[in-house]
Amino acid sequence: MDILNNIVIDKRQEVKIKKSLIPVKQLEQSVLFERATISLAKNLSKSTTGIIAEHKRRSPSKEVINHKLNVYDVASGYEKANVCGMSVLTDGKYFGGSLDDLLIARASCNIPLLRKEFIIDSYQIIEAKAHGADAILLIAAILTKDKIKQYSELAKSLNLDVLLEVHNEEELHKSIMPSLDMIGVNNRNLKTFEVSLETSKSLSSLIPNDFVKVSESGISAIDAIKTLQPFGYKGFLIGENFMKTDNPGANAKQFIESLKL
Ligand SMILES: O=C(O)c1ccccc1NCC(=O)[C@H](O)[C@H](O)COP(=O)(O)O
Repeated sequence: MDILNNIVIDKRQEVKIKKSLIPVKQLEQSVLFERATISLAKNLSKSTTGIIAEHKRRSPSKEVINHKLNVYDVASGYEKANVCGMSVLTDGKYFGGSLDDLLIARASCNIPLLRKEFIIDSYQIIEAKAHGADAILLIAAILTKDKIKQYSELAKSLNLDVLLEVHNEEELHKSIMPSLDMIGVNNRNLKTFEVSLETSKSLSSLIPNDFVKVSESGISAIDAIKTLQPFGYKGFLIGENFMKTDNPGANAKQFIESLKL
């Protein structure tokens, strides 16, 4: 059984427990539920650099990335670096993240926040809004077309942007619908963890121009971005390359400045 299957099995259990402890009505009463969101898709469209910087302590493909940092410093550093948005991993078991990380990031910066999560239930979308997210991730590999439609429409009704992630042509074809804002191509095969920028290159022409194109994972060099920009990519999601350093914000700043040259 591959890692995605295991993550989804655990996630179903986790969501079931959370729903029994914190009802949707309680989430809807959060102060943040009424907050006006900031569009990540719009920020990316008008940017010449398009960096979405991630907070990532560890992952199934890399056991230890960085456990020493606090979210406040990372988020405020990313904001100072002028990133277009920040991705916050909220999964605990596989990535060492939490919804508290999202809350702290929200309190630390005023840039769009993407809740990076394995969404398999509408409850998690309400949760994202209640904890200060501006955008959610939907992963085509773990959702049916009907679920993608249902969850993206719910997100849009809450003024959250939707980033739909694909890894191959089949996932892309089943997912294209008007309720998405951004289509992300994950360069990492989530079954084998192999990373190849060729995935972004080969799928780019199949993504309609109505969506902001985002390339995700395995990006660590300016050259990679310069190579992907002519394929229409406006967003670049970078995790490990920034998070493996002592100061991800300073690293992101230097990266963005070099990209502008
Ligand atoms: O990163 C993993 O190992 C991973 C494994 C299984 C599912 C998802 C996974 N990562 C989530 C992501 O999409 C990445 O954190 C994100 O694209 C940034 O990637 P990177 O720049 O390579 O850290």
